[in-house]
Amino acid sequence: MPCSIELKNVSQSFGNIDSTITLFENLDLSINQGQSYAITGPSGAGKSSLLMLLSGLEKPTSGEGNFINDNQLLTLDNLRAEIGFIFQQFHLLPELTALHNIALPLKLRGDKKAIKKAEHWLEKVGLSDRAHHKPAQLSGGEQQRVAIARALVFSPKFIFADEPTGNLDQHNANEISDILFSCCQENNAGLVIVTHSNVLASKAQNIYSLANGELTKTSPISITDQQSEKHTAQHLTKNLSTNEKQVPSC
Ligand SMILES: Nc1ncnc2c1ncn2[C@@H]1O[C@H](COP(=O)(O)OP(=O)(O)OP(=O)(O)O)[C@@H](O)[C@H]1O
Repeated sequence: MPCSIELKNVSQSFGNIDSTITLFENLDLSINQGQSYAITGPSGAGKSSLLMLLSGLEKPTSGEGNFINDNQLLTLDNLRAEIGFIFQQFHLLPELTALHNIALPLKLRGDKKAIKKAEHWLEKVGLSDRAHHKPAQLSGGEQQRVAIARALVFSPKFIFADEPTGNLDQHNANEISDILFSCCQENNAGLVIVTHSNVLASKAQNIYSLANGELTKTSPISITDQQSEKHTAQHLTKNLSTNEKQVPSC
């Protein structure tokens, strides 16, 4: 049975006696396993902070966060073993090869088939021929493929991605987002993406905007916006090399 995460009446503030920033107050949000979500909004609105609350890695100033699994209401601390993260900066371990970066979450769980499963995931993200390369020997797009495989290799129920294509040119961004969405769908993982990209956000089944402390569900971004964003990105990246591999079907 699919599980879910819910935030109820949640507020988040940072600061001390002298100054306090309140990002949002009394916010409600539910995330279901198997569905995809995008959170957009201006810089500093609190998107990454909201992702931290959803994942249970940070606690709200007030309000409630629940993980509902098999009709049981649990605290978000119980999510730890069920989540994978993907970051803009990839955050791979530099001294490990692509294969060993992917195998690491399984090894930490004591899985004896860690390497076999990691090889399978390298193939899924189209990088079998880069198994023994270290992150510094991989392109940005290739590093993000490794990060996606590492996040999904232990079949987590939810994936949280903070600007997963923010460091990539438009060509690679499209490939990586296609891999990310198809891998999450195939693994029935809930996917929550924080992004400034309307093109990326429009691929999610549920799109939210966080601005001025308000979280609003929005309709898919209009084609006109996407075309103008694509045009700008193409203009900015037309001289960049695009010699990445074809998108594998996950
Ligand atoms: N642990 C923290 N302590 C103090 N302030 C924090 C902390 N985490 C975030 N903030 C502040 O909260 C605000 C929102 O940060 P956050 O990273 O969540 O925004 P964002 O919408 O993801 O921004 P961007 O799109 O630029 O990444 C910022 O002003 C940030 O400095």
